[in-house]
Amino acid sequence: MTHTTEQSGKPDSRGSAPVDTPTDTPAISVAGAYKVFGRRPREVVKRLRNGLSREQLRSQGTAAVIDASFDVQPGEIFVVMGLSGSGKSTLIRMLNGLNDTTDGSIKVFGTEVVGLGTAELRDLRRDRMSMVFQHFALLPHRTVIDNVAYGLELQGVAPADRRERAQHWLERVGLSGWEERLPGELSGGMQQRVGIARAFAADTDVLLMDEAFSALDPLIRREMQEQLVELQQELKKTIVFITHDLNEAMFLGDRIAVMRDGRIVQVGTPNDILTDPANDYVAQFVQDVDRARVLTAGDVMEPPRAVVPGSAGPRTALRTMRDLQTSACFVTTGARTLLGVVRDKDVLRQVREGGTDLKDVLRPTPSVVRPDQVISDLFEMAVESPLPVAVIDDQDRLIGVVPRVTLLAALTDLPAITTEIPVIEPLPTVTSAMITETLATTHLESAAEAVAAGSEEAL
Ligand SMILES: Nc1ncnc2c1ncn2[C@@H]1O[C@H](COP(=O)(O)OP(=O)(O)OP(=O)(O)O)[C@@H](O)[C@H]1O
Repeated sequence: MTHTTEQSGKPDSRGSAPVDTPTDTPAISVAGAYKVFGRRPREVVKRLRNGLSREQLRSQGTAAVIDASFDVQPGEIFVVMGLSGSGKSTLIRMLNGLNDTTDGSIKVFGTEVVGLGTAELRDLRRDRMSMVFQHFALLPHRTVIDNVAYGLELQGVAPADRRERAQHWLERVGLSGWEERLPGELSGGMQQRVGIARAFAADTDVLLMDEAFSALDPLIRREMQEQLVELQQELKKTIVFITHDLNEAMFLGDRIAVMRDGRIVQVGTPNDILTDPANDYVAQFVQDVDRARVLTAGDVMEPPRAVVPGSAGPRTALRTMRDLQTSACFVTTGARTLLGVVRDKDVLRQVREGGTDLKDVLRPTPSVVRPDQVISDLFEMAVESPLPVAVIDDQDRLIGVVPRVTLLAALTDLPAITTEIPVIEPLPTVTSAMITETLATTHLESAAEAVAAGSEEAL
């Protein structure tokens, strides 16, 4: 498991374009970056490198960002998370030059940002990186639509065109009809939508969002998070999002960097951070996370055990259920495509009546999900169905099951997720003695079944 700056290779749970194509130039590449506020910042960096701590150097300056290294891939939502004062804002402002970098390198699509002059930085912010601020940073005397069009105006877009584009974005964020109002006439949530519309209208490759939703009340905040994910999927922007809210980080982030006292202590997917924290600090940090909204069926699924191929016949199905002590099993094609389930009672009856085609007693699979479904969506299904939830891939192949016990274990503390959990199958509704007797007293339906049945029954 990675605690590093590398991509983890986890499939993007929201189904957007894969972000881990290592051959691509990263959208942002940060290497050994430091930011020290104070009179002799370079001296402080030198001493930090020599092993002195941030605290020991406090009188000489504040080391806000210490030796940060990470890459952000194009199309990725990269979240920087940490407590107040951990250096998040300083770091994001270094990316677009609002804070200069004391030492190290910051590249945006391969171009070094450290050392750029004021005019070049202005161009970078205008053309490549928009920023959404916590407190909106709208121009109070300009109308809403002029605020949204502001970035385009700076880019030299013609008035009619920028108005049209601004209008489009106001519609997207649900603010049609508010174009001619002043920001002060809008609620906080609406002002933040204006800020987001402005950032998207500027159509830059990268969006920097510094606690962009923190001033919003919880319901609107949730709505904005969902809208951001939706927009990102559609537009494939690269987004660096700062938050101190764990659930927000877990919901939004393809990957998350956790900062503590100026240092990045772990970079990983939400699942990495949750299930394999790099140290006690991260573990404590994530203990309150709503796991059900982070972990997916693919994260917690077990190999399916009660499975028979449809061609195998009822006797094999019955024997499988008897041996696994379960009342039902999944039926698949030879290529593992899920066909449905069979129940012990039905198959027992079929065998007694001399039936040979398992498909005659096939029932639809009660609960089927894709691996990227978050487990909060699985609880209702798990309660309604005695069978484990079936997990199928995009070719409808059965790739795993999520039994109820696994779901519950996934919600509890960290070790439960990574240790072996017994798969509890739905309890049989007929006894194994009945099955054994039925198998012994009925005829084998085919030579293939006879071989499969083994010597005990074949003789
Ligand atoms: N302009 C500045 N001059 C001096 N010190 C600063 C400056 N800006 C930030 N700092 C210090 O740098 C450290 C990191 O601050 P920063 O604002 O980056 O943290 P943060 O994680 O974004 O916190 P918050 O969530 O409270 O904004 C803090 O100790 C802060 O006091």
